Amino acid sequence: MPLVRLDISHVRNLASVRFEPSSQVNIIIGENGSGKTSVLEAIHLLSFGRSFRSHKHKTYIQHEQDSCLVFAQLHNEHGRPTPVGLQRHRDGQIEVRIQGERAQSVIELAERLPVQLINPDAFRLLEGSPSVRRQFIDWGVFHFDGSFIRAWRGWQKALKQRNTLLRRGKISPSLLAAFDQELIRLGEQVNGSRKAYVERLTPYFLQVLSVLNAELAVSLQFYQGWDSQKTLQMAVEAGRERDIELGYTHSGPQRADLRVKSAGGDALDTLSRGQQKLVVSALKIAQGQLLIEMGRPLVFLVDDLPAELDANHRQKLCRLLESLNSQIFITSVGPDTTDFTWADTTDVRHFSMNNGELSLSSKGFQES
Ligand SMILES: Nc1ncnc2c1ncn2[C@@H]1O[C@H](COP(=O)(O)OP(=O)(O)OP(=O)(O)O)[C@@H](O)[C@H]1O
Repeated sequence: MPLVRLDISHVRNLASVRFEPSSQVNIIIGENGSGKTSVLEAIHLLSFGRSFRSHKHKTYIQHEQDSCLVFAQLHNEHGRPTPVGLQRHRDGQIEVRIQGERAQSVIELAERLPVQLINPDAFRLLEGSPSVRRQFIDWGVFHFDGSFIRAWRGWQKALKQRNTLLRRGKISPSLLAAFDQELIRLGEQVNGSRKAYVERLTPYFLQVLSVLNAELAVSLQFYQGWDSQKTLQMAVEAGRERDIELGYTHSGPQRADLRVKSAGGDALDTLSRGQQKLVVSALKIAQGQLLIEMGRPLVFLVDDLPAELDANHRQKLCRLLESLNSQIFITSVGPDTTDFTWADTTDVRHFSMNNGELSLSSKGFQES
């Protein structure tokens, strides 16, 4: 579902930016601090309700403004325009509108506008805590399996309640067992969806990675959060006494992880930083490819392309993204680093960013 128009107000140094992106490739060039990343941040906000740079909303609302606003016209699957908007207030309030109606939550935006981000922090997917990788898996499962979000929310609620009981102490194993039925039922559902998703994603990932770098031999291992030989029921029952002692639930889908292994062990310990970025880019592109094949187009945001990869791998990444035929926004400090020969049939628009002002640059007047 491409963005056909974008209006950004008061996001960082972007007082008011309006533009009509290409439904294919958009390249934004500008000096450091000019506001390129803020455009991607605004699109990310519209999809996730949060920034990828900071959890503190006040940091991205323009100084001395009460709120920021991102509004977009999307094209739905029938080619009809769908207006969507998100306003974030300084006091934390968030308002989401879809076709003029107030939406219940940002999840409704996420469903309409799947966004995949590749940025210089990408390697953190391997380096960060398992929660970062769970988020990565869950984003994919959310778009892949319509029943997932309900089960996930129910399971999270049951887990929170159980942990509160455990923290308070003075709970017997038999009383806890009564609480555990829902936790186990929903936890198994969440785990089943994650497992099925990783299985489906793996061949896409391996194929994309082989295009980016044929020499990199890595594999994906899904760790469900407890002994793979046991059901969740068995693990929860066996761990009840220990949970009471520890004051929290120590095994279950809340401990799940996606482990990336290379020949020498953990990819994190053996691959170079650049190779880790390739692996992460492959994971993200594979997620996108899978979605596209399910008839769910998405938007790729590639921030600071040259910081990501060397010239050879940049070319390969651009070729891959182009072949997916999805909408792409790429930022770069200079035109030379995005100098890639796009196919004649690809609609490429070049924009320049200067002090928070975006304009279509001469290279952008391509003929369709
Ligand atoms: N809340 C805010 N209000 C106003 N301006 C802000 C705010 N937060 C950051 N800025 C400024 O907005 C700009 C944001 O730039 P951004 O990070 O988007 O630039 P960029 O072009 O991606 O730069 P780089 O190439 O260095 O990554 C910076 O000049 C920054 O100082």
